[in-house]
Amino acid sequence: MTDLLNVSGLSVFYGAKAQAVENVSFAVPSGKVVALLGANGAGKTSIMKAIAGLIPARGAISFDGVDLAGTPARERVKRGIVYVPEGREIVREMTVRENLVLGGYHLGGRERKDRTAMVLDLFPEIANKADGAAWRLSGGEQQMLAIGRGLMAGPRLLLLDEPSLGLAPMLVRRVFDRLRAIRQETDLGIVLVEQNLVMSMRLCDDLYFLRGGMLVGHRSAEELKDSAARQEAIDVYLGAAA
Ligand SMILES: Nc1ncnc2c1ncn2[C@@H]1O[C@H](COP(=O)(O)OP(=O)(O)OP(=O)(O)O)[C@@H](O)[C@H]1O
Repeated sequence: MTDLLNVSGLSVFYGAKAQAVENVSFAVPSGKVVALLGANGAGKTSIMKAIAGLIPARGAISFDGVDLAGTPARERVKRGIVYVPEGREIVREMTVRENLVLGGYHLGGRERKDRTAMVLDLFPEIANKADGAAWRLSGGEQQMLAIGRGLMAGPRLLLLDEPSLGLAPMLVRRVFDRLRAIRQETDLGIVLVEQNLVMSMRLCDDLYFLRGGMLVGHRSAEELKDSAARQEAIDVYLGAAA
């Protein structure tokens, strides 16, 4: 079966000398969740942006068996590749509902309405604040709004950049619970960037470890259920970052 996403020999440079990602390869089968884990500066965000078409990269990225070389970011969104950036980037002055509508800007009126209802159904925490300003939401609720806005585009592949960033552990659990519900209800593929191994394991099928722009290891979530294997992965691949 063709993977939903296939990344092969990906390299990212910022300028001639600064290489952020070196020869990274991994795949996301349809309906699976893959985590990219690593410390600050390991190259995780650069990989996500390259997949989304937001920065230039070398190597091959194919989506549904089709090479994405030369495909602009906007076209990638239309095909179903949706990036939810680190730091949420919601429009604070707009209402929750208006923020959602932004994510479905390319949809017809009826579909936009249906999708908005679907997202609000999925995130009851923000549903009863739908007509209030987004800045009034808590950090966790803002993260739900950012993910909800991504879902408005009707993604087939969701690129989620550190959804746990800056959130208290209880809020992280709530966000991840919702993500688990989404994955149970759809065949959406997800690439999740995280620093938190234990939280990632609750959602992911496969975990890839990055250091200094390179992939240094891979484990399935199944393998990491064993606590000794989990500790070994933390010691060998993540160190203090876990
Ligand atoms: N716009 C940029 N210009 C120059 N260098 C950059 C730029 N963005 C990232 N880098 C560098 O590329 C490397 C990888 O950064 P990247 O943001 O991809 O890492 P990350 O694993 O996502 O880190 P974090 O967890 O801190 O977000 C780092 O050395 C970083 O300093």
